[in-house]
Amino acid sequence: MSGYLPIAFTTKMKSLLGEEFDRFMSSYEDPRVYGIRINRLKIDAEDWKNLSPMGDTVRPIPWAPDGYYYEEGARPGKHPHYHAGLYYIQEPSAMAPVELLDVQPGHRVLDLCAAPGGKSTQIAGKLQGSGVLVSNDNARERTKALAKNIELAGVRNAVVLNEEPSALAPVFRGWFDRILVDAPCSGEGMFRKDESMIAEWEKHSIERCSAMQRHILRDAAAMLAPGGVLVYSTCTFSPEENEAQIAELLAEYPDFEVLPVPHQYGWKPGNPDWAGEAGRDLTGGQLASLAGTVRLWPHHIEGEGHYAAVLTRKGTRTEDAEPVVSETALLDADAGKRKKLKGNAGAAMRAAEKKGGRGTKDSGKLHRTVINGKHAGKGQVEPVDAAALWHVFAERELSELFEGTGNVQCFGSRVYLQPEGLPSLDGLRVVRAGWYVGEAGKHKFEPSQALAMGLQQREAALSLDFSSADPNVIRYLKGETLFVDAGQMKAGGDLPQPLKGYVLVCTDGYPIGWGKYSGDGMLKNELPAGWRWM
Ligand SMILES: C[S@@+](CC[C@H](N)C(=O)[O-])C[C@H]1O[C@@H](n2cnc3c(N)ncnc32)[C@H](O)[C@@H]1O
Repeated sequence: MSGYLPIAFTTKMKSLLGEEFDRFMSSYEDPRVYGIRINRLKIDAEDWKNLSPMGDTVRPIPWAPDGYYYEEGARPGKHPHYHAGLYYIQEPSAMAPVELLDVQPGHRVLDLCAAPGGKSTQIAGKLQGSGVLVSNDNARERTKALAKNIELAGVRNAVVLNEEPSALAPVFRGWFDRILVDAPCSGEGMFRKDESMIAEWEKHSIERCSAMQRHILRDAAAMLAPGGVLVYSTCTFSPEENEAQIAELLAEYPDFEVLPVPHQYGWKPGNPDWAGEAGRDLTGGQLASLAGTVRLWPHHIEGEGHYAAVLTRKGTRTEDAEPVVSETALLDADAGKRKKLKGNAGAAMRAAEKKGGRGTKDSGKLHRTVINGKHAGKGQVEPVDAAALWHVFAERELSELFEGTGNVQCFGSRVYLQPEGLPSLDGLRVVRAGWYVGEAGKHKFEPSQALAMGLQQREAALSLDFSSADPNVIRYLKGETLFVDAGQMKAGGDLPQPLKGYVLVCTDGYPIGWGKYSGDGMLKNELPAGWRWM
């Protein structure tokens, strides 16, 4: 395929790579490699290997503990485990930046250019449900795939935004412990994987991408807490989009410095000679530090290629950015204050509490967001009703083992559990305000697919589990009604009587969606159209 590469590209690569150029070019004739990353929110990599028919055929990706190369033709997207969110299909070198980000449970993490969500789901796996993930992308259409991938992975502690970084910077100034800028780029590392990128390269000039990256990086820098870590990455080779971007940032922000990346797995150092004009404004030490950034070249590793720089902002976090509570009314979740809830909502919640149920089990605060504008349409139930109906649903259909964390946030009839401690998101374009658990109708609550995917089987009051080899799984994933024997039903506690209501449908013990059992053997399929097997 090297014959199809633009001459301007090969000429430039020759001048950059010198004697390595021939090896670089021959990598375009090598077979493509394919990667999957096991979703540790759901399953441990070893357990997945034991469970999966692919388990014996995969090879570890050296830099990603949950990453594996799989063989061409394995078609992991066509297996029920994919629909259970047990793994994400991801290009192997694209797994490197999050490994470098050093995410720990409890961190506040921003993935600024996140769609379609490969790295966001990787970050979520590292957070293990503790802390906050803010996933943002400025392309509205792309945030749909981002939200879906986050939901498929069963992430409970993410919000998804659709904003320009400049709109986020004033809200989250100095707030994040970790920031990933996986920047839009000219995509030179994608030419082998996706030949359409070659035409794109000719349209998206390197200058235009560099200008975008410069702006995005400045806003990202403003949002990093002192002592925090920012990883900048691209899947392109051009120095203007890599070393030169970091050189400019260092020149402009003396409180940022490069944290050197160890050169292992065939990773090569960044090149200080490629710092461009900004290199002249750097001290000798700063310039040399660019060698601590890293290049994944396709002729040195099994992967398409990437660049990554790990930066820290000097200092330690002294004070937390206080959440701005403006249009958000906070209601303490103690029983006395909840009695103030009016009408059906209060009655429903008090009823739930009387039964010793979930209403009383909520931790933290119940946030009642004052909703206006496009979210709260005419004729929709009051937000507070939606919250109460969620509590009633959780009481009936989830088991005692369910531990919903976060604040209940209602946008019209839609209910979210939002990670705690976030600043107000008022005025931002919010795609998901947290874990979307469902939607309230006039008298009942419809659980979401995102709720199903974020649960464990034992957290549902009623569930069904089919082996992934059972034809019922594909039937279910195709949207068909199933006929089931009541004896197959499993309960998170005592089997509810009568045996009816929402059933969490699972394969090999991992949820794939909801069904509704009416007691006569028929399981109505609740899988949304956009989630079905194609
Ligand atoms: C390389 S892709 C991100 C891939 C993603 N991190 C993943 O692992 O799945 C770059 C993304 O940046 C987004 N983008 C472009 N300009 C942006 C901007 N100004 N602010 C935020 N995102 C932007 C694009 O829509 C695109 O989805």
